[in-house]
This record gives sequence, structure tokens and C-alpha cells, in this order.
Amino acid sequence: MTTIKVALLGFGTVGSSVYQILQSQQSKFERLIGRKVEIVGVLIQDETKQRDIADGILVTSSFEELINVSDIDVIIEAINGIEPGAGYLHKALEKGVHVVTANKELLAHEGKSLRETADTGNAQLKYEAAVAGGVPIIGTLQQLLQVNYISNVEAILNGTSNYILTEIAENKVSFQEALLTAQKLGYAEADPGNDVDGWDAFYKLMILSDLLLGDQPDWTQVTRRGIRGITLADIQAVETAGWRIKHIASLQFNKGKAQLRVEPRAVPQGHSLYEVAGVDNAVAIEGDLAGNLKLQGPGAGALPTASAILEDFVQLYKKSDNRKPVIDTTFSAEDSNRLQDWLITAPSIPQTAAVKQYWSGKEANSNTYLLSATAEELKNLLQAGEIHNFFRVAGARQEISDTFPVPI
Ligand SMILES: NC(=O)C1=CN([C@@H]2O[C@H](COP(=O)(O)OP(=O)(O)OC[C@H]3O[C@@H](n4cnc5c(N)ncnc54)[C@H](OP(=O)(O)O)[C@@H]3O)[C@@H](O)[C@H]2O)C=CC1
Ligand SMILES: N[C@@H](CC=O)C(=O)O
Repeated sequence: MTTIKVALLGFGTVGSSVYQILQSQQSKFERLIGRKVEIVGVLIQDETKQRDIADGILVTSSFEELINVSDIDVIIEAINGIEPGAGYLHKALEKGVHVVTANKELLAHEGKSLRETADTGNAQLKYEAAVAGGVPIIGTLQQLLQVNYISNVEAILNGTSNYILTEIAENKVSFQEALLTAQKLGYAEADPGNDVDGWDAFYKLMILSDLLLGDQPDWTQVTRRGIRGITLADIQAVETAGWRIKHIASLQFNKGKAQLRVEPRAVPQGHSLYEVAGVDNAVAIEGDLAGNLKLQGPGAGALPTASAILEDFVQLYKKSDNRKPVIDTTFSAEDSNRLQDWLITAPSIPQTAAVKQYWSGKEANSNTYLLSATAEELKNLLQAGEIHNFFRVAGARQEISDTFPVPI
């Protein structure tokens, strides 16, 4: 069995997370790909920094040294800015080395020419992590929505901005404080001006434009506003009127022409982006056949970004369309004697149940109770006519934590 040799460009928030997952879950990748995966080298800038990298892996600040180290099959790129990354990726693709990148600034500027180099070198260029972090929007558009004509995209594409707006609104922290926390959490760009001035969302929108329209508009014709200058007073005033401020990137058609914008917008209650909070990103798309779809999830941070990168990596070597399980699972039957949380509707408090909360109903006969009980007890109460109905409370994750399987 031949080994897939991987080189990492960058060992910061994203690169180090990819490294840790690849190193610690080797059997998972072997199972998915059918081949061993080995990290052979890591490119960094500052050779004096202490890093937790295994002996035997080349750590260098010289790309030439890295690319000549051995027959590298894949480069995973997670460094900042356009250069020197663009030059490195062209060289790799020319040599037939596949590239997985998270670098949206580089892709927005160089995506077209990198794709051409990839074609020449018969290599693949993948970039799921470059748009919306852990949200698989690129793969969805490339693979699952080809027949649909996508006429509208409205999206929250910068996790840092959404996090800052949420923190100001919910916890009344200052803009600077919220930005500092976003930086500590690994959400922000090396230059956070890219986040708060709208550039990061702009680059991501240009990548989507390339993908959906095969081209980008003249950048000077695209409205770009960031969130800098938005105050708690602004947010509260808008919320009092029943709206929220969200930083939105959009691609919409107006009289047959595509119009792209990146700006803070007032979003009404009920809008698909109204509830998107914290570091989450969301992409709402309108397909002529599928209708309105929305993908939402963490848009920045080490693990979600590494997730997108590694899903791309596995796609490079996917042999079949069958999803292979990455965990050994056993199935359990319903335990009807286990205490769980339920919402019940009933005329009065059932004698046997421990009630946690109560809402009086509009009809005298129908109150709602949140209680802890077993499924068996509730079935008996229903049969005895003491309650109208019962509903397990959704999303109680702790119910499965004790049996949650560990990855193989
Ligand atoms: N953080 C996130 O949530 C996400 C980030 N991204 C993108 O991923 C990329 C990396 O982000 P992140 O990990 O947060 O950034 P960090 O600043 O944490 O890490 C950057 C890494 O790149 C290395 N590096 C920078 N410049 C060079 C250079 N000229 N030559 C060699 N190595 C270099 C740095 O080296 P050294 O360690 O020596 O300083 C560092 O290891 C960026 O393009 C970013 O936009 C994409 C999605 C999400
Ligand atoms: N700085 C970016 C990181 C992910 O792309 C963001 O906050 O969204």
C-alpha cells in the first residue's frame, strides 16, 4: 500500500489543527482512503518558534527545500496573504501536486490562474475551507446543485464580524473587547482589518461569484462596507424596532444583471439570517428547482476550518460514493424506564411526575408542563386519560453522552 505524502504550509490556528487531526486519527484516514497518510514537512515563517511537531518531519521556512524533500502528493495551504502562497501553489500544481487551501484572499485574486495551472499539471485544487469555514457550501454548490439555477445568495460569511455584533448585542461588550476575544479564539485574520472592514467576506463572495457565474465583477463596482463603527446604541435602536444588524454578502440579480454587495444590513424578524449568532456563518441560496435552502454552522476557528480542509483532502482520494463509517457503532433500543425531560399537555399536574415548569393554557382544560419522567410513566398517564399528549424535549445531547462512540 503506497503512502500519501502531505506537506503543510502554515502551522498557525488552522495548520496546527490539521496537523493534530491527521496525526492523531491516522486509522480513520486509512479507513476512508485505503492508504496511509504521512505528513512529511511543514512550512513556517519563523524558525525560532517552539512547535509540537514530531521528529522526522521537516520543519522549514524554505519552500524549495520542502517541495524537493520527497514526492509530495498533497499540499495543504494555510498561510496568510497572496504572496508567497500563490507562487508556491503554482509551483506545486505545475508538478502535479494536489492543493487544498483555506486562503480566500489568495483564491479571490488568483483562483482563475491557479485553476488553469491545476489543469496543466493534472492536479486538483480544492478550497472548501476558504468560504464559510466549516459550512460545506463549495461542495454543495459544485456537486449537489448543478442542475439548479442559483438566482440569489444572501450570506453571513465572516465569523469574526458576526461574533462581534452578537457579543455587543447580547453581552454589551465593547467593539474592541469583542474583537480581542475573536482574535484569542482564532477566528480573526492575522490583520483583523480584513474582517471588520469587510474584505474577508468580499473575497469569499468573489470566490462564490467565480463558482456560480464563472467570473468576478469589477471590484470597484462592488459595495463593500464592514462593521467598524457600529455601536451598541445602533444595535439597540435597530432591535427596538424589531430588526437586527447582520453583516451580509449578497449576489442578487437585478434586471438580468448580477449585483454583488458586502455590507451591514437591517434584517427583519423571520428572515433566514436573523437568528444566525456568534461565530456562525450561514448561506441562504435560492435555486429555481430546489427553492430556498440554507446551510449554517461555525464559520471560523481551528476545528471547523480543519474539518473543511480534511473533508477536501479525503475527496481527493475518494474511491466510491459509499460513505464509510468512521466510528464503530452499536444500536440501542428505547429505554422506557429512563428518566428524561418531556413537555406534556394536560388538564392538571399529574400526581406521579416531577414538574420543572408550568404554563397555564388558554383553554382551562389544557396546561403545559415541563417534567422529568420515564416514557413508561407517560404512556400509562396517557392511557389513563390524565394527560393529553407528551413530547420528548429535543436536543438533549447529554442523553447520549455516556454512550457516544469514540472514533475508530
Ligand atoms: N482562522 C480561521 O478561522 C480561518 C482561517 N482561514 C485562512 O487560513 C489561513 C491561515 O489562517 P490562521 O491559521 O488563522 O493564521 P495564523 O496567523 O494563525 O497562521 C499562519 C501560519 O502561516 C505561516 N506563515 C505566514 N506567512 C508565511 C510565509 N510567508 N511563509 C511561510 N509561512 C508563513 C505562519 O508562520 P509562523 O508560525 O512562523 O508565524 C503561521 O504558521 C489564512 O489564509 C486564513 O485566511 C480560513 C478559514 C478560517
Ligand atoms: N477571519 C475569518 C476566518 C474564516 O474564514 C472569519 O472570521 O470568518
